[in-house]
Amino acid sequence: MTITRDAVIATLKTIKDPITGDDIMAAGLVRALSVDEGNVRFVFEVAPSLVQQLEPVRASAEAALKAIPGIGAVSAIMTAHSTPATPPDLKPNRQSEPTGPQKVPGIDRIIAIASGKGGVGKSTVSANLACALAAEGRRVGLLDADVYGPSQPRMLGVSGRPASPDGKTILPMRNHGVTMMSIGLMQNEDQAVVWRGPMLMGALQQMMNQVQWGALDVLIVDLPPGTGDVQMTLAQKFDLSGAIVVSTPQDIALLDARKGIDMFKQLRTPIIGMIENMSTHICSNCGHEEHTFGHGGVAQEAAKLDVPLLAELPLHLDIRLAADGGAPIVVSKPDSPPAQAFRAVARKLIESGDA
Ligand SMILES: Nc1ncnc2c1ncn2[C@@H]1O[C@H](COP(=O)(O)OP(=O)(O)OP(=O)(O)O)[C@@H](O)[C@H]1O
Repeated sequence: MTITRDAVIATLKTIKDPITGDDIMAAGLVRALSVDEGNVRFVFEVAPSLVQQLEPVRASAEAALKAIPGIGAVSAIMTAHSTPATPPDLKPNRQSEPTGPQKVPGIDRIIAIASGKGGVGKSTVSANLACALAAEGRRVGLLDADVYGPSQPRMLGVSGRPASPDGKTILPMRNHGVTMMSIGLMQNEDQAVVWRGPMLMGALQQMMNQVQWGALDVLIVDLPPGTGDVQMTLAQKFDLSGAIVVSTPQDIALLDARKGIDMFKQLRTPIIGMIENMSTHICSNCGHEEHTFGHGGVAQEAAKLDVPLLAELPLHLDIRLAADGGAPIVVSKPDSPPAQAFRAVARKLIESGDA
């Protein structure tokens, strides 16, 4: 049985917000709800002073969803936001604040790495592309904005909490020539995330503006899958060079990739291109090549949508082992064909002026 979004919302509506007396949906506590193949994730957004009081409510919402027969993984992340009231500005002729997408000081270009569906290799592509661009001599940053499943600390072999000597800015981490920051480094594993300060979308802005990125030629942003608030905020608030959409060749992944491309087009973010991941399977024993998920689907889709196909990357055990081991294949096996494929994408991006 497929779990519908309506069924999830109906269950969430049975949970009461003790502060307002409304249900948690009506009280606006549930944000960024995503229901994907039975897996449910959302952000439970509360004021900082109510975090402790509302944690049991978050837990009951999670428990109620987990009790739905046939439900997949359920993740309810708590974020704390504060929106201090700004006094009205009565000065006449005040220049209005710029509202369009902004540049981040010191960062020349920003590339979003997106996917319609989870698990298609977006984080693997982001990590390898960042390392490949660094290997080509670019000053590269990697922002892991996958708030639901941050994986860049593991992929880049970075751990520990980033320091904040002045309590205002955050010092990023660095490995393999890449300056990196991840929301995963700000949270304790197995604990509900509590973002002190602004809400989830604010957290993205905080990571862009309060991390001391230094001078970068390009910042790669590893987005959460899908077309949610983080993607929209990034495209609306920041001046992006463009987006790269990663997909596997399966129809279902392509369908979701198309939605992602549509969203970026609507937000006027240029699509730099598509990458087909897990294009073919290469046996690590005998080198035999087979098309596990079909092959060429992304090339066809890219042609249909009139966007460039940047690469077709194989499904190869070494790519996963390298990612799990904290040194992406571009670094750990630089001469291997997959590493060379990533280097070729990096060179293409540099030539086109996107990186
Ligand atoms: N080309 C590949 N060959 C072998 N394994 C791969 C390949 N691409 C990705 N993987 C593995 O597949 C898993 C999912 O990849 P990854 O985390 O990059 O996907 P994602 O799209 O970022 O997922 P999520 O949506 O959960 O963030 C990881 O274990 C990764 O090592």
